Amino acid sequence: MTLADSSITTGLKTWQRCRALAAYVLSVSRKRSILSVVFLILGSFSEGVSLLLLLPLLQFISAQGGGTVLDLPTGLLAPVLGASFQIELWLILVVFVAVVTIGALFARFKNIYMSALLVDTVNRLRIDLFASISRARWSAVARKRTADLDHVLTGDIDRVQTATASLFLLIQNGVFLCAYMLLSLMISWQMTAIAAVAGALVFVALRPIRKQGAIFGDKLTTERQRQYRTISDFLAGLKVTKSFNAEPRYIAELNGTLERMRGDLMRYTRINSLGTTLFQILSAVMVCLFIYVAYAVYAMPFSRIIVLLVIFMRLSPRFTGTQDHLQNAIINLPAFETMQRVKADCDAAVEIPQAAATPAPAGLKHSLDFETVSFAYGDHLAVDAVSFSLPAKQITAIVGPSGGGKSTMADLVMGLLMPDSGRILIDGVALEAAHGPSWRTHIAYVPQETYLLSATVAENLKIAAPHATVDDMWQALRQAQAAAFIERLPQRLDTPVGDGGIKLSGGERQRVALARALLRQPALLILDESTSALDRENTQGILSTIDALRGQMTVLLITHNPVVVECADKVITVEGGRVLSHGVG
Ligand SMILES: Nc1ncnc2c1ncn2[C@@H]1O[C@H](COP(=O)(O)OP(=O)(O)OP(=O)(O)O)[C@@H](O)[C@H]1O
Repeated sequence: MTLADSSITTGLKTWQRCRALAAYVLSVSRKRSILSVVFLILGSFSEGVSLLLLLPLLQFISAQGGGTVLDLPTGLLAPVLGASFQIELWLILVVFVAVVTIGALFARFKNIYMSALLVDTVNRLRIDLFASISRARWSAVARKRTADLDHVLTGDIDRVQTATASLFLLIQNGVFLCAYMLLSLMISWQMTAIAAVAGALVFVALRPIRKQGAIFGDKLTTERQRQYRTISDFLAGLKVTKSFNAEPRYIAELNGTLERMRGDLMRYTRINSLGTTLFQILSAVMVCLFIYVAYAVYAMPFSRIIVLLVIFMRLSPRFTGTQDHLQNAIINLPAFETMQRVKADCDAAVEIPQAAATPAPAGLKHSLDFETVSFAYGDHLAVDAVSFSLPAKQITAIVGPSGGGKSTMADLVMGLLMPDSGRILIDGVALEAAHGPSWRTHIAYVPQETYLLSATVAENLKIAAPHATVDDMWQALRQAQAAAFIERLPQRLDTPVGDGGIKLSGGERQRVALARALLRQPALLILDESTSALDRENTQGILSTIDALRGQMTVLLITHNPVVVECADKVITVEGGRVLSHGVG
């Protein structure tokens, strides 16, 4: 499966999804997971014991009022405390407060550990995926829609957080159920067995509803992805959309997605709420039956019936909660599967990490040579058995009509794409995938579409050279003919450039991007149509800067502009992915 279709869910079973998420949580912090469960168990049992203490309390009160004395707890305690032991009210109350206090403390520790575990899990997921995307080969990531990656890193993570929290609550309910069942066993095994069988029947009866939850969860994944794509396309092209009055198309598209989601949600809610309604009615019937059987069949003492009822009344919301938490987990678990799949795809396409990469030749001293290099995007051959040479410290221009393969050749030079056949030699050494990251430390690239961060001028420059001084930045800005307009900005280097550099003109953005590349002092400078937004005067200024770079670094110009071509030492003309001619500039 490619990265492009990785968002499609593979339809793992719910329990497999639960297991995968549980394993991931454990891998985040085994110690915290174990401590959470230990405190959860201790807390649940403390709560149970505090309930059990109702028995001696009722026994005491009923004895005071001339009622029947229950023998179960005192019978249990007799071997430890002696037959003459008498329960007194103050003792019961003190023990009750002590048990409740201990239980509350356990619950507090459990809450702290579980919250930390939840936050750590979600943070780890996000950072792991982020790192995987950043390590993946450009050719693999470029095939993936940005909106989908954005969705996975934001919307899907929120759903995974909900699923994880629901799983925690499920475990919590499971432990409570076990603790309470144990307690009720101590009071009456027959009644406990009846309640357990009835509960199991109700749980099984609700299975079709849980199945609907899984279907709804998968639909939700697809529809939310559609919604993100529409919103992302709309925002990315807002200006163009407005200029064509195309807003209604996006509104209709978004509305369609939202209507489908609403329809799915309403269908699901109807089924789910039917389950809850049935459950409540069944619970009431069961309580009545329970009282009847306890009283009429087993002739159970009043105090025991009361304690059992209290236990089952407290169990009842836990039981409904179990169904709700399970539903919540089922609906949101597909997001975890989607995330894991995107991560797996990125990891499969991993580019060798910079530190571990084979060092590429240091810089470029003699020449960079293409030897019958071919590259295809799928079936489309974009570069066809091309051979040429970029002499070191000279200026080479690649020219040719649109779609001729120029930018693809630049990507091949940078090692962002690897040839399907042929070789690229740097000073005679073949460029390999493992060289990519270290080779790019010698390169600065200025793309066709200027990319500026929503940050200050200085922050934008420092992406290329984090340790650059203020003097270095001004020097690069002067070289790129950008110093004069930066001087006029209200906070000079510290002026924010707006979203994507919107506060600067197209030409100003290009010059900041060029300054950023020069700041890096690269061995190879690649300028892909980097003067297209400049007027004649600024183009001339930049050309004189490029001219001055001759002998200092290798420059590769990709251009249509005949004025730019004039400053090149060598001109390579390409068309249809082939080299038509090599000329001298
Ligand atoms: N990511 C891609 N996936 C599929 N085909 C692509 C991709 N990028 C480019 N192409 C195709 O490869 C061919 C070469 O594209 P390339 O961008 O290298 O041309 P170019 O000479 O730089 O064009 P321009 O001057 O218009 O920027 C074109 O036919 C283009 O449609």
